[in-house]
Amino acid sequence: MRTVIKFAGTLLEDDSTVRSLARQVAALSKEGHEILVVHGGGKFFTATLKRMAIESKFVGGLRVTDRETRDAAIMVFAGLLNKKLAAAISAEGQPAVGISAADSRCFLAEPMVHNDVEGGLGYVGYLTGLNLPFIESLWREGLLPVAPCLGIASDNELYNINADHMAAASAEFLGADQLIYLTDVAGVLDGEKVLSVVGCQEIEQLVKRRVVCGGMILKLEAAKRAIEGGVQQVRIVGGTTPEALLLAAHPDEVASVPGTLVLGHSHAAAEAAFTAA
Ligand SMILES: Nc1ncnc2c1ncn2[C@@H]1O[C@H](COP(=O)(O)OP(=O)(O)O)[C@@H](O)[C@H]1O
Ligand SMILES: CC(=O)N[C@@H](CCC(=O)OP(=O)(O)O)C(=O)O
Repeated sequence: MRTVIKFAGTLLEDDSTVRSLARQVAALSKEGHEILVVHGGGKFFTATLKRMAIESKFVGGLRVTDRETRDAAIMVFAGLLNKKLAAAISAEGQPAVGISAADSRCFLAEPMVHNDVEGGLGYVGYLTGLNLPFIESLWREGLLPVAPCLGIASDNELYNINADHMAAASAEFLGADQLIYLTDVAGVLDGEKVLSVVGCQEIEQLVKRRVVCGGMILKLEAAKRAIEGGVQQVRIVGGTTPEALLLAAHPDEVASVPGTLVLGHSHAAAEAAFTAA
């Protein structure tokens, strides 16, 4: 099973959560999953920029990234957070290697054009490809790649990529069977209730009805993209829910899977028919 696991940056801020999730990642890897971990770090990055007296500005959920901000993004994402996560997984017995777009050009990007923003978004990109032979060679050697949300473009510059989009595109380009978003909430919420299933065709309505807002909009859009790109199973799961990752990765073996399963159009129709029957 080929699996992309996206870590929300907020989960990396609590050491016991990092240890617990690293243990679960290592266990899945030992079972034979070919895993790519993709991580963000947006909240921690905002706090770091504040300490550097750099103000954060977002347009449509994306951080406007000038050169100074981009350089800081490399330090925070590919430096501190990436090393922390790779070290935690390695400590659980699964050797992990932190790789960024700069290493072997393993994540390719192009600049994102945003006509509504004067001067554009700067060094913000979207993933256009990855170095599959390089990643497969790591798996063959028993190594687990851990990648921050950065890509390298044809101008040889590193670009800041929204981590949810990066995970979805990576899952598509790897031909992954499953994509698991580990986030800081229990799943997609409707008020207090976790929605166990969301169909792609429902996403627009959920946004219109303001059931989802903020970062969850980008996450659901990214999930939809992954499904349209051929990823069979996409789940949004609370990273602090006990054993959430192991349960989400074995949906057929457990009575109740935590979080939200995002389904493609035809799947959702089938599910609705099944529920109605
Ligand atoms: N309906 C919703 N269900 C869950 N989270 C929601 C919803 N609407 C908005 N959110 C917000 O989306 C956030 C998750 O998105 P984001 O911050 O981008 O996640 P991550 O940290 O996983 O990248 C939640 O912390 C919550 O504040
Ligand atoms: C372009 C853009 O907005 N990049 C994001 C990348 C980090 C991210 O997405 O982190 P989380 O997954 O923790 O939210 C940013 O700079 O905040």
